[in-house]
Amino acid sequence: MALNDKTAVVTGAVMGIGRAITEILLRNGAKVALLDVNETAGKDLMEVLEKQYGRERTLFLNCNVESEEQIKAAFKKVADAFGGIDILCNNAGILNESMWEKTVSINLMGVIRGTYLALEHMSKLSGGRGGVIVNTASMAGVGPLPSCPVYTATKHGVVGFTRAMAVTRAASTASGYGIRFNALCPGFVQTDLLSTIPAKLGKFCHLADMTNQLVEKIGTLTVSDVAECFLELVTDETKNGEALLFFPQGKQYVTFPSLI
Ligand SMILES: NC(=O)c1ccc[n+]([C@@H]2O[C@H](COP(=O)([O-])OP(=O)(O)OC[C@H]3O[C@@H](n4cnc5c(N)ncnc54)[C@H](O)[C@@H]3O)[C@@H](O)[C@H]2O)c1
Ligand SMILES: CCCCC[C@H](O)/C=C/C=C\C=C\C=C\[C@@H](O)[C@@H](O)CCCC(=O)O
Repeated sequence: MALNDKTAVVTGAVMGIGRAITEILLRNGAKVALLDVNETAGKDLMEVLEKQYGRERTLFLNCNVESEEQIKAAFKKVADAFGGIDILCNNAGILNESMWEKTVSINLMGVIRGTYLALEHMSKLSGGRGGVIVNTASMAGVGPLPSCPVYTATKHGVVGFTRAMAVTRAASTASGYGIRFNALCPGFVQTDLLSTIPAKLGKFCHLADMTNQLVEKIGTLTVSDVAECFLELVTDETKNGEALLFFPQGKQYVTFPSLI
């Protein structure tokens, strides 16, 4: 998929991984709608992006992925402004084992909500152009992180949901959305989410040292590393139903057991 003049929506777009994904999309010619709850950072980033890429290719919308109403309104504004949606990155996420319901609401329910609402704009069955949806999961979506079981559950859920949607797309022409679905599974990445971890482990804070040792052992990625892997899942049209696992030592497409 060439990105020139394609329209992308990125949630959690103004910091960390989402910002890097936003910038690689813009560098490759796409128009990008940035959805985030952090309005201050969003407006500051928009000043930078508008200078670099022009006002006609960027749009910031204050949007909480926990709200069906806000996502629905945001997607309509994007479609009205840019003429449709071709790419969605459900990236917004938090880690907070003390606020585990909120973690589920954002990390898993937000991905499901965004995906279902995007189908209304992207699916060829409803007049859309098709496209690709990439969901930001985590290495913790493949291997459990003992210090954050709920976060781990949300990311396993994102991987499972993404693969199921991909099979649905492939399995029945009735759901011929014309959309590919892939999961991004990075290891530890140098962002605010990672740097605030010890305070976010809740009842598992006694496992902070073990987690830090794991970070030391596996190492950390930059947000640019993640954005490059995201781009691969978007542009390689053979990729559907994939979970791309990557860490400083390399990357691999996860092979899941075939149950039939
Ligand atoms: N940092 C890591 O080590 C790592 C590794 C693998 C996966 N991830 C995942 O990558 C994604 C981005 O994480 P990050 O490390 O860049 O974090 P970050 O905290 O740097 O950025 C997260 C962004 O999401 C936004 N956000 C939070 N809640 C939101 C909501 N309800 N609605 C809309 N926007 C919201 C924040 O304002 C922020 O801009 C998350 O899904 C995270 O689970 C992170
Ligand atoms: C507490 C840090 C949270 C960061 C969340 C973010 O999503 C990053 C996750 C990155 C890596 C997750 C790794 C999970 C590994 C598990 O499979 C673990 O059980 C592997 C143990 C490996 C070992 O001890 O040798």
